[in-house]
Amino acid sequence: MENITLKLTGMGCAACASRIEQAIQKVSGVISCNVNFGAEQATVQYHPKQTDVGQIQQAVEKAGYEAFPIKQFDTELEDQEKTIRLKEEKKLRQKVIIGGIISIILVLGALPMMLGVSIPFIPSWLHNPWLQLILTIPVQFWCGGRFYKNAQKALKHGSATMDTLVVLGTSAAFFYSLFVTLFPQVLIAQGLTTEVYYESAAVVITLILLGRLLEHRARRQTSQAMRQLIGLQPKTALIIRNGQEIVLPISSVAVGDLILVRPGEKIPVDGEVIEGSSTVDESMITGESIPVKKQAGDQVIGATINKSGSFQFKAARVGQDTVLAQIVQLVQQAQGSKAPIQKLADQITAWFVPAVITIAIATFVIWLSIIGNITLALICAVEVLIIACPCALGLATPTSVMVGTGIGAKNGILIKDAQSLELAHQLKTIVFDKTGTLTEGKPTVTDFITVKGVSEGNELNLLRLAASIERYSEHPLAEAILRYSKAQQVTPTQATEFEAIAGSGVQGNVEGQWVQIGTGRWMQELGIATEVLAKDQERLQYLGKTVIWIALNGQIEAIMGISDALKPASREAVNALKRMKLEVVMLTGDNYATAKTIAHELGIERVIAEVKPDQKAAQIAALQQQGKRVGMVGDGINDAVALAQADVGIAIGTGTDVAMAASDITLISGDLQGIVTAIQLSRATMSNIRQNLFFAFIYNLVGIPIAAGILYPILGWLLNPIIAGGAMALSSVSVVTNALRLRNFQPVDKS
Ligand SMILES: Nc1ncnc2c1ncn2[C@@H]1O[C@H](COP(=O)(O)OP(=O)(O)OP(=O)(O)O)[C@@H](O)[C@H]1O
Ligand SMILES: [Cu+]
Ligand SMILES: [Mg+2]
Repeated sequence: MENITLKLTGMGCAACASRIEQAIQKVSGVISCNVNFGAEQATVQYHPKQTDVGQIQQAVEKAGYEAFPIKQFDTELEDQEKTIRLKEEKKLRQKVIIGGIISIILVLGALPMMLGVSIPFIPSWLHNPWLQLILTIPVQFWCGGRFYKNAQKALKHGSATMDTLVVLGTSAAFFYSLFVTLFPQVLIAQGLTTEVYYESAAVVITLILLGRLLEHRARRQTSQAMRQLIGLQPKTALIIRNGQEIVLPISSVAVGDLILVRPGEKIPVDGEVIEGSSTVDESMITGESIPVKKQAGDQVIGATINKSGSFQFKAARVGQDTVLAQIVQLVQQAQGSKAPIQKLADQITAWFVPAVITIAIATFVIWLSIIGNITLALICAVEVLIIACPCALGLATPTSVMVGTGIGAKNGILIKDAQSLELAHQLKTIVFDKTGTLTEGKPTVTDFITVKGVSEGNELNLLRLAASIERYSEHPLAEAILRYSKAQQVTPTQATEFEAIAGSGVQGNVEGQWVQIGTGRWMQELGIATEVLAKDQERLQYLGKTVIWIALNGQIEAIMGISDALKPASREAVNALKRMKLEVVMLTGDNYATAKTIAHELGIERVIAEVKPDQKAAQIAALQQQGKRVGMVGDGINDAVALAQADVGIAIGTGTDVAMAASDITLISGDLQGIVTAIQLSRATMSNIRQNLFFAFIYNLVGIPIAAGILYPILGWLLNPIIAGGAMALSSVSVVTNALRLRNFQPVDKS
């Protein structure tokens, strides 16, 4: 199974998007496909054995559009795409200008007729229908050519889009006027006036094109955050080869290259510092504004800015693999995904156009049969066609999602898809993993208490045996024990029969001795008496320390107290979440007493402790069964399943890759305040989407009846087709503009 993202061109409105979706889905071998109108992208999942990108592209072309695959994070392609967009915009602008000039002349000519008075400075020949006809033709068929082309495409598939509405509306005005121009006697014979509506056709086309132009420009801004991200990548790197400094383009940097970074320069790729030290501003990637100290052995991230010092580092990840490239790729996918709320808009758009055409026909028939005035009936029908435009509806959700995910990335919050962005604001409960999430995850051994008391040789030997086992474990606690034993100058040896029992501990054979290290509960399960050190255990747990038991040949020999400092931001984040009326829960594999102490320090009331890794997900499911939307925050491999189970899984960026892969949102810097920001951002985005949908709906709900002439019998109001066209263009523009307002989102202050 493979995934590909395609850039699409030629879409006029949301109906086009669903048509492309259908076309791609019909290709055999395609598993799923998702077209995003706002981002002009399709994400396709397919079996590479059954089909390929070429076939998918062909399917799109056959449907009347164009598609080309996006190589993620390709700056060249990004430029190419930009030129295509700019060219398209230039063409649009030309048509708007020419259409605009002609429209003004036509309106001037029609003004005396519209107002019913003669205006002295307007020469009467401007009102000549033949002149008006000649002026209108280029607007109708050149400026408006795209509408015909798109409507024709739609017709071929037996469907109708907003272009169909525009074509029907303006053509009706144009051809009616043409008929009047050619055969005025027919109307005169029936006692009707010989008015023409060329100016309506021209103005409406121009206005809709103007709307598209504005929309085009605004949409370019919605992906601005993305382009800024890509633009962060420096173009060159200063590489040391054979003792010589050479400047290379970034694409030629290879893993293992030694790179020199001078003060004030951008770090070109990801790697590890070899020599020198400095502080680095990583805010563009992590959202953390305080510069980070770097010295030999520390990791540096490409695109971050070196401050004062100078250092050399070894490239570890280049090209597509860098953190920045990964972020860009994730955000692009997220921007192209569909929020659940959009389904509503999609469904409406699907039946919208046929419904509008029906209403327009009904309007025409009713007016004609009531007052028998074909002109009036026609105008109303034309207005209905023109004012009812589903594109505002189609733009409402994707534009907000695009802006929202972009803003998230800027704040160090990676949101994987639109669905999580939407769900985050519905969360009722936030479950925190303890170790590495609320705490630093850098535990240190603070106490080492042996049963036999303090006798040097015995103590150190025990430590050596423990370390010999723990060296095979990847658990952070194991690292703590190894660090401690190293500080005591103990050299571990080999162990055999090593086994890790998840959530309980580790065991193995060292020099013929059977060593078991783990929780008190495990010891009890093993039938090992733990009374000897029960008092010490209690005392340590009361201090919030994790207690680990060491047994030799089935006998308790010692315990260790291990403490792990709280992250400075943990308490604030917990408080902020509680202020937002969210329930905060701690979920941990650690002992209950220890967990309780730490929870108390943070102000967390609910603690679920001594949970085995494979039970964490079940705990989340249990909370969900109570009807709550649950967010889970975690960092470890043991959290992965729970992260996936939660409605929104939030991974700490400084944690394991497995956790990040299983999550929906990643906090790049590991700052828990990001959870608060993510929820706030989700709330802001959702209310923005709701505003947009409201704008789009209300406009059609009010506009269509007025256009149909409902107010005419009461107030004598009849919309001018020109106003209908203007209103339609305005609705799309207002939706996109409102979405852009999201860019002003500011995370609420930590205090
Ligand atoms: N390698 C190990 N050495 C010693 N004890 C271990 C080891 N692995 C696990 N344990 C014991 O098992 C307990 C549970 O471990 P687990 O990995 O499930 O959770 P945790 O890391 O303590 O906490 P959290 O669930 O908050 O991340 C630990 O607290 C520890 O007592
Ligand atoms: Cu439209
Ligand atoms: Mg953990």
